[in-house]
Amino acid sequence: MSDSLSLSHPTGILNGSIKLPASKSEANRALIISALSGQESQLHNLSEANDTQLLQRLLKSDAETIDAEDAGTVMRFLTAYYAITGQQKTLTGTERMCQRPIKVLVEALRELGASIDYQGEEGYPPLKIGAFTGSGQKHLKVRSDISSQFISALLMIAPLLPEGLELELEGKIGSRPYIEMTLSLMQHFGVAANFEGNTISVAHQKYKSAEFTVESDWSAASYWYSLVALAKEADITLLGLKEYSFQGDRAIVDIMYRLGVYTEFTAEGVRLLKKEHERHLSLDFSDCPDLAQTIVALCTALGVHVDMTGLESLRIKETDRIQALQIEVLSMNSSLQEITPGVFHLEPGILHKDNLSFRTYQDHRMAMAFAPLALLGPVTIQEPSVVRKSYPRFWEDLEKVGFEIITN
Ligand SMILES: O=C(O)C1=C[C@@H](OP(=O)(O)O)[C@@H](O)[C@H](O)C1
Ligand SMILES: C=C(OP(=O)(O)O)C(=O)O
Repeated sequence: MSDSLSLSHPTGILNGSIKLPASKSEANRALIISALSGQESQLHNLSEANDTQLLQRLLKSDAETIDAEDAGTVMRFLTAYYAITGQQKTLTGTERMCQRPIKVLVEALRELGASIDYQGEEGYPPLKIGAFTGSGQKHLKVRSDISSQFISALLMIAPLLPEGLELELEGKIGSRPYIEMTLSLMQHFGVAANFEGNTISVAHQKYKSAEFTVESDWSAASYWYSLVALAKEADITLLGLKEYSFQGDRAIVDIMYRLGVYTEFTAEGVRLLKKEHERHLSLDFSDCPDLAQTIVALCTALGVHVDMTGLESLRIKETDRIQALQIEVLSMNSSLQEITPGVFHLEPGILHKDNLSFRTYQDHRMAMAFAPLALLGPVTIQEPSVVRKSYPRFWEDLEKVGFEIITN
């Protein structure tokens, strides 16, 4: 795709039904568990997201060097998977991936008996993974305030350890619903675990083969909520979303109720309708960090003041998302400032709606979070192909509801 894309909507009125991509988080857990089970499982509706397509390919690859590209779950889950299965692999990724920390996971795996060496900077990919000589250690203390993906990676391999695993989580538990999603998926494939206080215990057990259908992605749904909030009129149905979901980003339903979108759950998914929005919000993103960009972009456009906490992990994702957001909202005369440690305030300014242009920082969520502003006036999105990581058909889906797209 081209280097930028111009987006506009002639009427601002949105009607239609959208089949969202499947959740890459659910799909990637199902793929790893299925590979660890050593049996065939029928997995349906695997995500078309690059992160999932990539993991499917890599699990079949017998190459010595494995490129996890920019996919955090792929890098972290495969580190644990290759370690426990004793596969000699060099695991690398994009330049950015090699700046995203992995030390907590590597140290935990080493304590369990994995042999892992850093090929570059200590604490970061690329990694060289060697033979597994079980240490027999059962109890591990692991920091849980950097990335929940380390915990999920350890949990999925836990039933294969001869003694099982007892993980004592230290510090704040960030992205907790993703840990719970991992445990739910493990349970679906026949493995029981116990999460009490800050300790998760998994006995030595065998995964069973099972059928699993991946749900639509609630994180992807968040951009459609923004579109509805900014439309003049809207009646949008999103297919395949479940009211009771494994995904923590279902929290978008309650957040968007306050930002002007009413959700009606139907047999086929959700129907989104417009309502009044509030003027000042306080939100904690500890459980749903991937929603932060959606909310910042939308509130800047709506002129809603927001106090935000729980944003710590945003600095180590596809880009430094705090910095990227600060630059982009400043280009709209708004500001996002850390007012006291850990508390950010979004102060919306007067928005000039002509020729808005947004950079995307190799981050799919920057592109999708700011695209809905095209309902206010023409918008240019730089490097639009970034959406392939989680939602490759995003631009085509916008065309289905009347957006006009010119690729430059
Ligand atoms: O386990 C997962 O599928 C994910 C966990 C979260 O990461 P952190 O645990 O690093 O916050 C989330 O941001 C990411 O998009 C997907
Ligand atoms: C942070 C994300 O993904 P990952 O950490 O898996 O690269 C994301 O999709 O927003």
